[in-house]
Amino acid sequence: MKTNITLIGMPGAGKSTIGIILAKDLAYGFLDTDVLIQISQQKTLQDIVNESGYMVLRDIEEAELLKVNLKRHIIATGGSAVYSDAAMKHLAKESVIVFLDLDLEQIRKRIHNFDTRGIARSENQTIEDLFEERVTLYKKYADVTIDCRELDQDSLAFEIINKTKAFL
Ligand SMILES: Nc1ncnc2c1ncn2[C@@H]1O[C@H](COP(=O)(O)OP(=O)(O)O)[C@@H](O)[C@H]1O
Ligand SMILES: O=C(O)C1=C[C@@H](OP(=O)(O)O)[C@@H](O)[C@H](O)C1
Ligand SMILES: [Mg+2]
Repeated sequence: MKTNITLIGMPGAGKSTIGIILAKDLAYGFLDTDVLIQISQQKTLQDIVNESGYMVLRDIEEAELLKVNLKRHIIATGGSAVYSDAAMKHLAKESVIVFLDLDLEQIRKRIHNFDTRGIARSENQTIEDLFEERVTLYKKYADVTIDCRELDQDSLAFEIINKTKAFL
């Protein structure tokens, strides 16, 4: 049995927003690993990318994820968490991993700050490139995949609770 729910998916899929709703519904704690990184570095994600580059952000993210040791929490990861196999395996020990699957068109509508959101990508990587590169990784680590296209926030939280019940 697992004790946490970890949300993965593209930026804009709803990990942070739905995570807090789930935590309230289930009486779990909530961790947004982006916030954890910003607190530990005392910088925004974008500042880390600007000052040190996106690979350093990915390394910091991996190190923070490997330190996570929680029970009964919803964990909203950053979209780049899946680049670390070690981090994903660590989270999977105590978590049901849920992939919030959203199409590129809707992600584009939700994300207006693609260049300032601290996305861990090389300069010439477009959102399309990222989507293509990552979907395989999200599917690889997911225990449960949720098609988010038609779901408002509350319906999505309800769907996640239903589909993770068997794991918890
Ligand atoms: N199910 C949903 N339907 C419509 N908009 C949503 C939904 N979930 C999140 N959003 C909106 O999408 C944007 C990105 O959500 P966020 O939770 O920050 O995504 P992530 O943490 O996956 O990057 C926010 O403006 C949020 O309000
Ligand atoms: O997809 C990415 O490369 C990233 C997404 C961000 O989180 P969200 O997925 O919550 O936007 C954040 O973790 C980080 O700056 C890298
Ligand atoms: Mg987020």
